[in-house]
Amino acid sequence: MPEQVSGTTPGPGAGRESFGSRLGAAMAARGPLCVGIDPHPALLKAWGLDDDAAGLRRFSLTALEAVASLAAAVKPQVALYERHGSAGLAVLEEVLAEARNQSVLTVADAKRGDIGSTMAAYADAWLRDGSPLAADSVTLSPYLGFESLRPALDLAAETGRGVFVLALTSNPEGASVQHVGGKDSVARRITEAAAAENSRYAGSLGSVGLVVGATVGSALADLELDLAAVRGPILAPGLGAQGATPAGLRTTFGDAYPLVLGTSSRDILAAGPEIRGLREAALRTLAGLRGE
Ligand SMILES: O=c1ccn([C@@H]2O[C@H](COP(=O)(O)O)[C@@H](O)[C@H]2O)c(=O)[nH]1
Repeated sequence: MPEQVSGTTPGPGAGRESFGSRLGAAMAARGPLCVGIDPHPALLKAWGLDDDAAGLRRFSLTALEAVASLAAAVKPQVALYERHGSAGLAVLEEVLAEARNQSVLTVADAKRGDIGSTMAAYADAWLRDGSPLAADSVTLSPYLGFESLRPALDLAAETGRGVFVLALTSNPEGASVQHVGGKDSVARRITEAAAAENSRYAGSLGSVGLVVGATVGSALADLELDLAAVRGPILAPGLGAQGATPAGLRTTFGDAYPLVLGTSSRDILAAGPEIRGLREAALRTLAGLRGE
């Protein structure tokens, strides 16, 4: 029987439950796992599916069915839907709607960021009530300046949704930008801006999260970043296929570990297409994240 997460679909008007509060409840009830839905061409082939919209649909809905009751969130990778054009985006709309039906929170991994006027349109697409692509949260790139994300930060607060801002990404190239400045690094500026933004949220978890790769090793200590002070969820991709382990995450994040939502895509999806195999792979990762 799936464990219900209260308020997965935000209600109308002010006073609705915040994303941070809903995600905190989901992590407490189910554990700190986010399963990525990344329909790579190679995975579609391995599942015996065609690299077209029908294959994409079958893949995504199967992965969702397998993990919806055990993950705190699912994270569809938007690029892998976009590569199928409008038919792919129609599948993504269906996946987001089905996740709502199955009471699992969604992170649309779209990594959006632009000048404010265009940012308002991105915010509308991913965070506005009634938008066909509305998700519970979306990933954002702060490369145009944290404040350029304002339309998304404000709309998320208004609609009970959330954002995850890239701070320290899991790829090795990220350091060439994010570590610049040493103790006053680019990453520090982003984490401090996120912390300030979370002061508008009551409760233990704000709705402005960060993306910090599970693979960042000693970077948090080297850059003297205090992620616990951010009071927002930390989406940590890089488990499995990129080499990070659930046990290693505790060392990497230290005091901030209770805020961490570990995310894994290919490592779990490679166990498909059978629901049972997918569930077992997700449960193995979850057990590791729980320290079992
Ligand atoms: O720093 C980042 C930000 C996002 N990602 C995304 O997460 C998944 C990881 O997939 P795996 O198969 O588990 O490696 C993918 O969608 C990335 O675009 C990231 O890896 N690192």
